Amino acid sequence: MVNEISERVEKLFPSLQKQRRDLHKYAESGWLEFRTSTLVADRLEKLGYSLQLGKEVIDADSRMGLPSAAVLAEQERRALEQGAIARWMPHFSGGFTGIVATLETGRPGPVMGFRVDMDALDLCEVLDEAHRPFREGFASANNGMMHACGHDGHTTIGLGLAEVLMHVRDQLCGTIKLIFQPAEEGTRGAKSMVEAGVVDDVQYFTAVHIGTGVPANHIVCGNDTFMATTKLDVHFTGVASHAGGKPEDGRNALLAAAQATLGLHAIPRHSGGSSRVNVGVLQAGTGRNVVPSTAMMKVETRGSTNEVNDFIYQQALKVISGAAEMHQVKFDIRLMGAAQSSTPTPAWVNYIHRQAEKLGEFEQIIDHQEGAAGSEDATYMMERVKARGGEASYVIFGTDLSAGHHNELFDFDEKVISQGIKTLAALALNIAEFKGDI
Ligand SMILES: O=C(O)C[C@H](NC(=O)Cc1c[nH]c2ccccc12)C(=O)O
Repeated sequence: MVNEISERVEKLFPSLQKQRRDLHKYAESGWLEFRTSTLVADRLEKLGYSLQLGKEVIDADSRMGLPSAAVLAEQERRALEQGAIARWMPHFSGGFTGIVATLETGRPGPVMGFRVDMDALDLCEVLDEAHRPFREGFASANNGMMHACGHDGHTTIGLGLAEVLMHVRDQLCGTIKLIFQPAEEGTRGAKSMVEAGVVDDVQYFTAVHIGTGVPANHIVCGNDTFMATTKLDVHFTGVASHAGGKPEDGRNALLAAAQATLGLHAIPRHSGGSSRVNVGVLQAGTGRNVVPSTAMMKVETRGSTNEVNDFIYQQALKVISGAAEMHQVKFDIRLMGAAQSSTPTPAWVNYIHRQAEKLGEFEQIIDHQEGAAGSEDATYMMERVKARGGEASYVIFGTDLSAGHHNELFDFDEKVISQGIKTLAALALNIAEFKGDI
């Protein structure tokens, strides 16, 4: 059976590669995955899945960091020009770019959920011969949006898995749910799917990521180094005045933001674990000879536990209000995203380990890895599944990278797509072997 799957995936590889490169070229940032989601929905429907789309799987009020209505409308037009399938668009319009595809096998068995994400980063891809996506004609056509974290690979893994599982559906039992999530970057999308109840019936949950520094042909079966995080936009509003004639009439928003930036990076550590602060964007002012009356910052805090992140976040609020007070400007803080820390369940990690072993694809099968981490809002899904008595894990498929994640030269070895599909398909096919033991 595993051999049958492997052969099928190898046969599919050219079309998977084409798929990944198409998604890479038409990279779409969080909540703007209009082209991506219409293509994904169309493909899944053709394969025979029942679909839940848009508002059925996204709780409107739990969305974080949604772009403005004007940006959503403009990006919807852009997507249609780039080949989005118009008949699916009404489901996703307005920033509801999520999909859940279900396969009911008709045979008794558990509900298994697999989650992939679809969004790109707010980053400009390098357009240079030295960068393979440019050289081979699939660099991002969308300025300021780039797949620099591998989610084009994740979406392709999801679609390939859908195809392979449908092919062997007579040998599956229970229910398979494939979850295509928007807006993972900035940890904005998962919570809205959890609040819509998407994982409430899922007993065995697996989320995936490629790369993250894990070497090629290595698999991490239960990543547990997720940093809790809070994302915030801060707007400072002061008073503009003549910088030469009447500087004392001004209230300098730029200085407040600059002061806050330095203060944020000077927040003390916490003995409970490691932490991070980043001011990723700072924009201020209007003209050389005007005391700047506006400033905006995009900030994130992180902590290796929820407690550490909360501490950093509370300190950050004090720093921001202190800086505003110092320069007598007003400020407004908006929550743009959040994620918690989470750990996988050992029995599920163990099952993934054994299935990976049987595949014979990997040089090293690692249960968990130490070290620097990212954040992930799949942790909301993991925690919901665990709270309802289910099993959950987060699997990383290692791959060679041309540059680090979130870098303008990021690219990966597409072979990892096949490995991902084979492993996840094995989890579904062999579920009768899962005994809940450790
Ligand atoms: O916080 C975010 O915006 C999510 C984003 N997530 C990732 O980059 C995923 C990721 C990167 N490295 C790791 C390592 C482990 C899990 C997940 C990741 C990040 O951390 O900036």
